[in-house]
Amino acid sequence: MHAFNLQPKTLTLAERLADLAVDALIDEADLSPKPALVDRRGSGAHTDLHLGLMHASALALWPAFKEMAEAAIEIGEIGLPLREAIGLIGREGEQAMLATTNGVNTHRGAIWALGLLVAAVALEPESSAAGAIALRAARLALLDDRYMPRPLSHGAQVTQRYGVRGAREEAQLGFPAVIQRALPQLKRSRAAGHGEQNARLDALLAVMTELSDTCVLYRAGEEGLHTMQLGAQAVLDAGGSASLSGRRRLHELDQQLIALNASPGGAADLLAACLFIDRIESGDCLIQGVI
Ligand SMILES: CC(C)(COP(=O)(O)OP(=O)(O)OC[C@H]1O[C@@H](n2cnc3c(N)ncnc32)[C@H](O[C@H]2O[C@H](COP(=O)(O)OP(=O)(O)OP(=O)(O)O)[C@@H](O)[C@H]2O)[C@@H]1O)[C@@H](O)C(=O)NCCC(=O)NCCS
Ligand SMILES: Nc1ncnc2[nH]cnc12
Repeated sequence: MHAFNLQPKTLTLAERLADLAVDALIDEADLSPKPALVDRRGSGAHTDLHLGLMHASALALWPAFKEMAEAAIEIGEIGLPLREAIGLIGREGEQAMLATTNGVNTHRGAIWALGLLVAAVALEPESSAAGAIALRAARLALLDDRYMPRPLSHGAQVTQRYGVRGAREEAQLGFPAVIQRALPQLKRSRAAGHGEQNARLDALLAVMTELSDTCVLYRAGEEGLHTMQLGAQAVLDAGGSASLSGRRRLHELDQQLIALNASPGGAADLLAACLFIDRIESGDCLIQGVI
């Protein structure tokens, strides 16, 4: 008799989706060098975050993602019952995150974006084109959860002050930053042979060129947002993160954003969403079902 059970464990669809969501969060956190964000080099513009905390937070969210997928499978259709079920699980996920991080907001936006996307895939796993997944997630996000608390969050404050879209609207529009920016750039940079890490950095930069990231706006106002958008475009125009010139621009952008205390946390969440969708779209992850 062996001390360990060496039989491969067959995972349910919900477990597999939770694995993929957590993997996407860990890959996003590990990707380096990201401008002013937590990565393998350090904490960027943050004083209360570090890589270990991002990993712990990502792992603590696994049960919430699994439960959101299970709710989608059980309820089986887009409507208020599913919207309110995943809203409740999302709020519990936020509590699990805050308990793990001692009250630090590591992944609030990611729970929202990935939660909707996990549910959207679980509803129709065979419909795995990026646009179709994003559309189902948008239809869920458009439903009004009667139990959603309406605090004057950082995002709510700056979307009102500057008249921009925040995390809620990004989801309701079907994640344009992911579908129209990040995924096409990821594929272009891969096709150009830039290497996977550079392709992911370029995808992040593509999001940053246009996103109204409410974390940046809250911390650094319009100056911060313009610096982020123009600086990200400058890196891509210089040849992207795989080129020497692009790397120099990326370093400059990192320094500028840190000096402004501007952290593109919303863009980071959307990169994780992009990596999640990319793996679903590539196909074999869901069929495997075995670790
Ligand atoms: C609908 C909600 C997303 C709430 O949105 P709202 O805008 O009202 O609330 P915020 O608390 O501001 O959180 C939004 C988070 O979304 C990310 N984000 C920002 N801009 C965008 C954008 N344009 N598109 C998409 N996503 C965006 C961002 O999250 C990341 O940044 C956080 C770290 O930032 P940091 O500045 O360090 O932290 P703070 O604590 O805010 O400030 P400091 O004190 O440190 O300065 C980190 O969380 C990243 O993930 C925004 O923070 C949704 O959350 C909601 O309603 N939830 C309720 C439960 C529910 O229904 N869930 C549904 C389950 S699917
Ligand atoms: N890598 C990161 N650094 C800071 N905030 C984040 N929010 C999500 N990912 C992040």
